[in-house]
Amino acid sequence: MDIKGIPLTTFASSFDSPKEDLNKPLVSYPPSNKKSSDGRESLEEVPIRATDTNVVLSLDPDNPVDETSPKEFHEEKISSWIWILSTVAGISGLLFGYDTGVISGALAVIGSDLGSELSSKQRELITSATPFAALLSGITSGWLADLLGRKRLLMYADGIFVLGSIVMAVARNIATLVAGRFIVGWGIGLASLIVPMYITELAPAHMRGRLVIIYVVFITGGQLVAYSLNAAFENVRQGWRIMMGLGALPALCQLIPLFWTPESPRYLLKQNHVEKVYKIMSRIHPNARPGEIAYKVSLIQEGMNFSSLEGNQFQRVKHSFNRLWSVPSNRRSLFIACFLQAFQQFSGTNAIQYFSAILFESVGFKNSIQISIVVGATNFLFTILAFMFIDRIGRRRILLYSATTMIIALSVCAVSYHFLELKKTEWKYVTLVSIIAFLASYAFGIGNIPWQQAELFPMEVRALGTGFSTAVNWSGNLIVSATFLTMMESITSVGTFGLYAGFCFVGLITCFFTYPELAGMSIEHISILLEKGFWNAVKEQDNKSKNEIKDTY
Ligand SMILES: O[C@H]1[C@H](O)[C@@H](O)[C@H](O)[C@@H](O)[C@H]1O
Repeated sequence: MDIKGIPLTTFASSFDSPKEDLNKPLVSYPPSNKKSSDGRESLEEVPIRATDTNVVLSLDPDNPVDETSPKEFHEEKISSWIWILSTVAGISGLLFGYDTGVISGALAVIGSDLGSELSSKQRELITSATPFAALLSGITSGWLADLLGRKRLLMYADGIFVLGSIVMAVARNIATLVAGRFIVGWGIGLASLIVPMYITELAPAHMRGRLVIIYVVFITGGQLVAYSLNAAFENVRQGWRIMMGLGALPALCQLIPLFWTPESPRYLLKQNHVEKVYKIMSRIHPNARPGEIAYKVSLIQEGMNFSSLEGNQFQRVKHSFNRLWSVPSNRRSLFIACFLQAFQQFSGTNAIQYFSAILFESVGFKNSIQISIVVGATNFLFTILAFMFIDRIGRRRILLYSATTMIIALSVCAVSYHFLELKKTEWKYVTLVSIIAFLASYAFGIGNIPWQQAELFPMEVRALGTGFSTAVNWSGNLIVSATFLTMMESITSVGTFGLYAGFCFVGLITCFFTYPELAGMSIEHISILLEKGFWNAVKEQDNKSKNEIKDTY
């Protein structure tokens, strides 16, 4: 059974498709130019079923039937366009990383430029305005991604970034600086919701992991740039204005190419813009024959639930909300997405990153700013390593291995603090090495995997679900960075790092029992897998060989 030589077993073996599904039309071909009354393109042309054999198709209107049926699925060449699109979208990560990393350096040089020296409360307010706004925009903007589309919302986020950066750079008082930080945070929250979703919806299954990590490479790259600028501007008066204003640059660099960037194919399909999807897919797969493109579109279409399109916008959001909570597989997706984000943040990573200079100074290092650059560089380099290996090793395995190393590193760090308290100063090197080891394993696993969140959700609840998990990320960020210094005082450094090790242990166990391997699976199949329950899904995937898991889209 195949469509134009495309072995359907490639698709069918990867999940147990019920028999009746094979009789459902998978795709309509050729895509029609006909518009329905609401302006949408019609889907009513020739329906192709998975049970149809020897279907031969062509995109050429003068030659509707391509007689040269390929013997096998031959076109796996993917054009570099997909890398360009993911990179353009990923630039938002630079703003995320830059704006969260630059604040500690900026606060150190602001002095009395805003009227008087900043109190600790004011510093806290300026710092937390960004993650707080990101949290609010994550919770409230999921439905906007469905209303306006992924690309349009990303363009708005860029406008917000530019505005926020200008407000911060020209601020004359604390309230204006806080307002600027809030505006930028709103943009960061929006982008952290949309970018991973946009890339996920665009990517072929076997390279989705890598393409989404591009975003995290930009985040950690932005943080590294920020830490380096913090060092460079350490003694420059009013230099903080340049540091804050520079954030507008990447936003502008992203905004321009976005005009030529297509909307996400899955979003377009949801809007019934089938012809546009064919064009995008043909550009991503330059060697694919029309029948193969039709097949790929069918794979995506088959798993999408169009029922959510009915009603007005309010009803659709309400419908998505109900489906998110009432459908067991959606609840499982939401649990995994939120728990992974919480695991990431409660590992204590940002406490270590944001306060690394203070941390290293307190254990006796003089060159603490340079050491914080090493910390940033470790995070960046190991994210690149994850980029290279994620689709080969798989998310689950990477996560289980790296979480184990994180627990060991944090425990060693806690022990080193114990000896430092006993005035054994040479243990500071153990502290340094353990923190670097922690960040390396963090960046390789939990630092990037939660951002694969969009793949967990079916289309009808994706925007809403990822909105919630993004909000969990930012609430965790806020809680951890706001409590770190207090915890170091109240429960000591040993207690603080011991507690983070404990959180990671809980994360590891939860991961073991609930997070199945998803590498190479089509996002439409992931929710089908999760219908079986956490542990059944984990076992089913573990029992499959890597090749069996592979889907084309
Ligand atoms: O994935 C990113 C990355 O790991 C960053 O280094 C961290 O600061 C963020 O909070 C996290 O979401």
